[in-house]
Amino acid sequence: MAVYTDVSDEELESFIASYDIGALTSFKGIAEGVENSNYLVHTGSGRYILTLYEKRVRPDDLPYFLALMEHLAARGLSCPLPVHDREGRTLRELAGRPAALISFLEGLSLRRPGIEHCAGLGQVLAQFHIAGADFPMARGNDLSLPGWQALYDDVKENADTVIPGLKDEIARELAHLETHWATGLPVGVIHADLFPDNVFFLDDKVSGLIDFYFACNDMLAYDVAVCLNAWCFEPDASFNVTKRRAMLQAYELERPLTEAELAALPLLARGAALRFLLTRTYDWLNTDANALVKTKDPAEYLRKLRFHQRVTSYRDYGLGEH
Ligand SMILES: Nc1ncnc2c1ncn2[C@@H]1O[C@H](COP(=O)(O)OP(=O)(O)OP(=O)(O)O)[C@@H](O)[C@H]1O
Ligand SMILES: N[C@@H](CCO)C(=O)O
Repeated sequence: MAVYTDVSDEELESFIASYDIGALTSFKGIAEGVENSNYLVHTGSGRYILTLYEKRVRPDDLPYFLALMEHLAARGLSCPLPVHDREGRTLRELAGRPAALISFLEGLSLRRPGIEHCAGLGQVLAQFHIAGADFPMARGNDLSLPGWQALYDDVKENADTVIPGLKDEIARELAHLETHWATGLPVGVIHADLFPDNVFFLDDKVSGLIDFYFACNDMLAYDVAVCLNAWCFEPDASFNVTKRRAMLQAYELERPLTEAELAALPLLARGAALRFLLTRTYDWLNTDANALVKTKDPAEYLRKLRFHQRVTSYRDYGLGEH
């Protein structure tokens, strides 16, 4: 359960009183998520999500994330809206942490998305990329190559205690990506963490996206690669070409990928796999045993990385024939 910071009844009551949303009636910690502390809050006017931003979020980045949600919602994308307090602020402080109250989104995330859900995801990912095109703020991707190197430096000493041989395997992959990483592809605002737990569905249709706290400006196709990894592998680690096809066909109905983007996908998917292998390894080694959080399995992303290492051309996973 991702609640790292406890909030007392009194603290929350006086926090909520500074908004025009009625009085606090109840609240409880939310079990899902690994990054931030989240509470479901009920007031006289309905349900809200209260987020207290934890370790991996830099406070300076919060105005970008909150303004992005407002920007996307204004362009018709279904995502939470930050609530303004009586002084017009969306970013506040609570229990010593930066905090924001955002609107509650209807829908449920899916544990085992099917083919039609991958299509829904592909469409909404492209809509996100299009809606972000005129977002005026910028934020670099601090979890791209230099960030991976820094994470590796943090974990290398103990990486082999997580998975034997992991230290050298990551070092070899980093060296490969340093030499071959893609450049010159179309860039824009990317979500960068659009896993199934961050996409809500109602009646098998996407009802909204959440968790914009890794959003940044980077290659749009890198976001596609993150989703290939997160949506198109089966629990037995096999790659599902039908899901891949459904996802990319739906994406391309909104925003066609260039030849260069398609050709770069296997490499971008390696990078995306390494990114989550590294953060999961870091969390495995650094999460306080008392924290109420379910740490995610690094080995899942090592298997995905190895899969992409074996791909010699994007045609190997059925790309270029949709
Ligand atoms: N706007 C919202 N409306 C409804 N539920 C929400 C909303 N935002 C968050 N939640 C609930 O809180 C959970 C955790 O939210 P979120 O994914 O943002 O947390 P996180 O700690 O940043 O997680 P992650 O591990 O995905 O980075 C979600 O799975 C969902 O159940
Ligand atoms: N989506 C991430 C967790 C949040 O960064 C993962 O599955 O590792």
